[in-house]
Amino acid sequence: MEQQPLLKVDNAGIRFGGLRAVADVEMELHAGELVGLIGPNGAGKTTFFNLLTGVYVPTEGSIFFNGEKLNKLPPYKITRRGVSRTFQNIRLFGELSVIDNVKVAYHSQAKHSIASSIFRMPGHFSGEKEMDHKALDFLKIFALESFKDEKAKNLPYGQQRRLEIARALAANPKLLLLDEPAAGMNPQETRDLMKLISLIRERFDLTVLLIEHDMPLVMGVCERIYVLDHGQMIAQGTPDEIRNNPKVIEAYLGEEVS
Ligand SMILES: Nc1ncnc2c1ncn2[C@@H]1O[C@H](COP(=O)(O)OP(=O)(O)OP(=O)(O)O)[C@@H](O)[C@H]1O
Repeated sequence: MEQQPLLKVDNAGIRFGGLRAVADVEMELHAGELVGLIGPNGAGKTTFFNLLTGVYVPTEGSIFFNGEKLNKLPPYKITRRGVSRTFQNIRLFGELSVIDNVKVAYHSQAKHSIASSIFRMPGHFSGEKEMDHKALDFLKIFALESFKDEKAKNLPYGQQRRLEIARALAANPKLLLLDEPAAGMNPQETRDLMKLISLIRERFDLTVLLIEHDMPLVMGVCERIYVLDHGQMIAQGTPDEIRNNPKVIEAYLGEEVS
């Protein structure tokens, strides 16, 4: 019997007034997959992530995660179920230190209670120490440990992007949604990041869905690819299938699909 998909999107969509920004979308992701989501500008990719994470409630269809319907859950509950994301425009707490940016992600899961935090009881300190250790571990994976006390806003751009992923990982997701994680990075930083994404997928047993504009990059790293165009999923398949799909080539007319 085939395993239940981790994520199942069933005919989902959303209207903004007269605009059907995303319509009739079907998607199935299985545990452990690394999947790309591509499409021309304005195709609806970020809106689709917003549907998956509860920022928007679908006006059509259903989204199931681990068999549970997510449609009307607020974002924080969806995060607790195991869906974490990064944003196209970096959203760090700029004034907080690098390590605190990671710690906020798993504060809700920490063992110590709010009361023990407020009154600084012994439980608080061991909890806090444990959090520091865990946060440092995440920073090490992303080669950010030496910046742990810097304000996040002072990090160079590429490192801020990595910190966003570290923070998303610290929330202990099963599904990690990355919205253009390599945007603004140079080619070397981008290659390193892609290696890192493959590595964390293995190490944390993750399923990853990745929005990316750089076509060779998506083709190189993802096992399967979905293509959105004008809010509709026009194709899905292996990189080779996508590369040779006439609908995809047409959608990208004028852009290079290599
Ligand atoms: N809150 C909203 N209200 C009205 N229209 C919206 C809203 N959010 C998104 N849209 C529209 O939905 C469409 C899809 O936008 P979206 O940002 O999801 O595209 P995208 O594929 O992520 O584009 P890009 O690659 O440029 O980031 C656009 O036409 C956008 O203007």
